[in-house]
Amino acid sequence: MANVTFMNVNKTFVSKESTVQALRNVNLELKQDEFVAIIGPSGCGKSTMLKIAAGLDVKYEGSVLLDGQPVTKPSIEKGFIFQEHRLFPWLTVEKNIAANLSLKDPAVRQQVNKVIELVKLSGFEKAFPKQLSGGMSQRVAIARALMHQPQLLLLDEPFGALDAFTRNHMQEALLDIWREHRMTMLLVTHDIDEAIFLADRIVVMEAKPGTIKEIIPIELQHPRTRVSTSFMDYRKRVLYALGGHEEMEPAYSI
Ligand SMILES: Nc1ncnc2c1ncn2[C@@H]1O[C@H](COP(=O)(O)OP(=O)(O)OP(=O)(O)O)[C@@H](O)[C@H]1O
Repeated sequence: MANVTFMNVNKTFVSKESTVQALRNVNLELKQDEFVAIIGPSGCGKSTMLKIAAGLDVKYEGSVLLDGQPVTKPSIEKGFIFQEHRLFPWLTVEKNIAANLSLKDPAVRQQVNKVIELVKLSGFEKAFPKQLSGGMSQRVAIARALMHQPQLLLLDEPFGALDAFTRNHMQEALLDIWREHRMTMLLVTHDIDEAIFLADRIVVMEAKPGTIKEIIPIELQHPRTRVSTSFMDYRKRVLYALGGHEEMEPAYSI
């Protein structure tokens, strides 16, 4: 189980040149096995929230709890997936996934095989990252995060660098994994359709300072169809929450 709570979180970056309030009064509770997407303009504090939840940033006011315990450092029950896959180019797929564990250990070997199968990369165990497409590399990154059976998966624009076709496939793959191996998901995305396709709730943020503007529950059954009327209604609703059509950045246009 993984229940995540942000309570009155405030985060300010202070430098000689400027003071930026990255997060102001952020309150959010992720229920066990819930899929929550965060969307909002550049600089509204999305990545900062993820880093705090991961335990990568502990300099903030307020509290962040994982199953009631303060998050104080990164740990294997919190998987993190970045926009770029961050694989080691000199290691094979299986060694990237095993990381510092030995593949000679039968339990490690078994778990590596399991997560490779989960991300549908069987047959590519011995391949090197340069032999993989962008989507396949990101699948390896997901497998690496799943290796330790995390209760919480934090995803920072994981499919942002992929073409639209591959991105749709990856969203479906992620959904399959989430539905089969329930875990709590916190996804940062700029893609409204991705948020609606995947999430139970969408947290819409605004910048300067970074605050939660609205939380939109997505009450659509899976599998969701991107062209359904109800999907399009949600798209309008999220666009509206983000600030209306006129002011949208190109990434938000439909
Ligand atoms: N290490 C840092 N030092 C100073 N300011 C920072 C630092 N990291 C983030 N910020 C500032 O904090 C604010 C929130 O940053 P954050 O990266 O969380 O935004 P974001 O919503 O993820 O943006 P994007 O969509 O562009 O990735 C921004 O104004 C950013 O410039």
